[in-house]
Amino acid sequence: MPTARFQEGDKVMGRWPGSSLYYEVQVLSFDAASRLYTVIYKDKTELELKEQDVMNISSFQNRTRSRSRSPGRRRSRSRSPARTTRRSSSRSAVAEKPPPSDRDAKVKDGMEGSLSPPQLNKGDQNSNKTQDKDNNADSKRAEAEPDRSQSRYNLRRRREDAAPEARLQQPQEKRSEEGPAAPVPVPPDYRGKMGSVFWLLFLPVWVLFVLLQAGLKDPSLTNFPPPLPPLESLWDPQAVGLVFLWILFQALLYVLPVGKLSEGVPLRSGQRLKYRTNGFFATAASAAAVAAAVYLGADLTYIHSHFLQLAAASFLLSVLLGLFLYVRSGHAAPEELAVGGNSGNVVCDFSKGRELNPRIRNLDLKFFCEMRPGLIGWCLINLALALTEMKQQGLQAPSYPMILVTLFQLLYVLDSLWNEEAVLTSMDLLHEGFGFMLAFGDLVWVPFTYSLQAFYLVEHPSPLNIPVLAASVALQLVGYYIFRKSNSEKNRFRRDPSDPRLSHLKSIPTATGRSLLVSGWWGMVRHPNYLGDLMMALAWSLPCGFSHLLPWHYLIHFMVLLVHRDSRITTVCRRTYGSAWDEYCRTVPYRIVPYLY
Ligand SMILES: NC(=O)C1=CN([C@@H]2O[C@H](COP(=O)(O)OP(=O)(O)OC[C@H]3O[C@@H](n4cnc5c(N)ncnc54)[C@H](OP(=O)(O)O)[C@@H]3O)[C@@H](O)[C@H]2O)C=CC1
Ligand SMILES: CC(C)CCC[C@@H](C)[C@H]1CC=C2C3=C(CC[C@@]21C)[C@@]1(C)CC[C@H](O)C(C)(C)[C@@H]1CC3
Repeated sequence: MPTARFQEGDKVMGRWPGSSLYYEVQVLSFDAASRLYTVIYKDKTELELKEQDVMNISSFQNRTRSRSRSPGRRRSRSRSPARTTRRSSSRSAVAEKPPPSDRDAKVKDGMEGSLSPPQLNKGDQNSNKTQDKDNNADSKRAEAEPDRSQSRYNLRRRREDAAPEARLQQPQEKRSEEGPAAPVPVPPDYRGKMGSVFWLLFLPVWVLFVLLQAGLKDPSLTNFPPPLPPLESLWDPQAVGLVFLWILFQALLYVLPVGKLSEGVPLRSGQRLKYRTNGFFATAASAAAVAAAVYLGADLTYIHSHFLQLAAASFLLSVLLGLFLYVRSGHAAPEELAVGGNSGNVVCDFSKGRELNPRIRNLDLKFFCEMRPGLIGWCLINLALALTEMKQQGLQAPSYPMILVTLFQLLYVLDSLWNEEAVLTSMDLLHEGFGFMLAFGDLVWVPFTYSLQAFYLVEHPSPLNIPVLAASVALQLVGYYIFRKSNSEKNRFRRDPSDPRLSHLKSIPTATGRSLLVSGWWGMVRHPNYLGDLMMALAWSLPCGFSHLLPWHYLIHFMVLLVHRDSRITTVCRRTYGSAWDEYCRTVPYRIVPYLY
């Protein structure tokens, strides 16, 4: 007679059906005939799980390590974006089960980490009340139908079915009492390590080449690569001092008790961090400071003539910041680490960053770097380049293409800072660690490569072409509308799903308690905000003409970046929401461009 591996009361890891997630559960009983464990999750959901979906906590962690190294796991990961589960009659993430082959692949993926148990955001609870009626009906329908899934799981959501409201009203504070879950370390595989090394070396070299190319009279591909200047010419203590002062000035504006204090979304611990969202004030204060400096004799064309040195100085500071972040992350509590940023490999952790929300007192480093010095710096650089264009081409005013490019980009930045709170629900803020790569992106990539259109126009006047200019204005306006509306819709929904302005929208509930929008902007494509952003990117390149690739750098990199971000979001959301995410993908099949991609 086979015996049970676990006894009543044992704490073990149990897979959440239909997803790749393992949660800590308690064994209630074992049925030797069917070899099913009845377990209870921390949210009081009781399920029957097959033996192989129940694991010892310590061996779960060991297997996590060994599996993540195995080539088999790599294969299954690379396939992951295409994996889908079969449509079930239920819309509920809990009641939907993947077919066996898919399920096996997910079990492999599930070794990646454990997340906190299915819990509910207070905010999402209200909207889920109505959805839950549907959901319960669907679940019951699913349970009534002895479908194929019954052979794998018996979803006895006994307490949920009996009292759905009780489940929904589980207090947020309970999370903290139970203690937040820490991400399980996931050592990177060979590809992960080599990828990190590659990007660490390639991106700074790429920025150097692109900026050198931009300085050429004829920056065409036939002149690539441009001649390399002596490396010591990149070192300029004055440039380092200026960049450092700029960052310090922005940090000072951030910590000033001026403007709104906004709450972020709840962390794994249930805690909500506060952010000083006074970006618009910071921009106005920066504009005043720059105007004062110009009044006192500062020559903004210095920015153009010392572009490389300023970029090198920003690079140096981003390396120092990356090192600082890496060292301080060694002292971070486990629940402060990002899932996936905790690999134990120095290069990967330095590059991706381990800590989710590193802070010096009230200064949130990730939020600050993403929103302030680089973004406001980008506008300052554009202004300086417009002045340089006038000086070099002997113009009374900047050229029309320059005016369009700088105004469009100014609108983009001002909008970001006006709606700064919306960034608190973006992927980087929610899921990514803060390490060298993002610091480099914020401090070097954004200000020095996003201003390439203006840089190009300084020495490459673009003939006025009315239809192209009109197309670019139309793209900017429509793109901006889509970008803003969709970002605000999601942000509003994440903050308060019961917001009356969203009452017309449909959403699907997930096992985490958060729902996914499936109508409105987010029912059109899975990333409507990317679509709007891409349209604006096109609008910024068009005025520069088609003679060279350089002013198209932003658009080209952006398409690659957004496709990559989509795959990362897919991975994170599938890990978090399991089959509800697959349901969303089936309901909204296109990612960025309707009927195309
Ligand atoms: N100019 C630039 O260089 C760049 C600009 N951007 C822009 O920044 C903005 C933010 O981008 P990014 O952070 O990548 O992506 P999103 O703002 O789209 O955030 C992704 C997160 O949104 C949530 N989400 C996804 N789908 C839904 C849904 N249907 N319903 C509710 N919530 C959903 C998920 O988080 P959860 O469910 O956990 O809340 C997901 O992880 C975009 O506008 C993008 O265009 C981004 C990168 C670079
Ligand atoms: C170095 C790598 C090649 C890429 C690094 C990526 C970063 C440059 C981007 C990651 C997410 C970003 C966002 C913005 C700028 C680019 C980075 C930092 C953003 C601040 C631009 C303005 C938008 O309105 C936004 C929504 C606030 C953006 C948030 C994400």
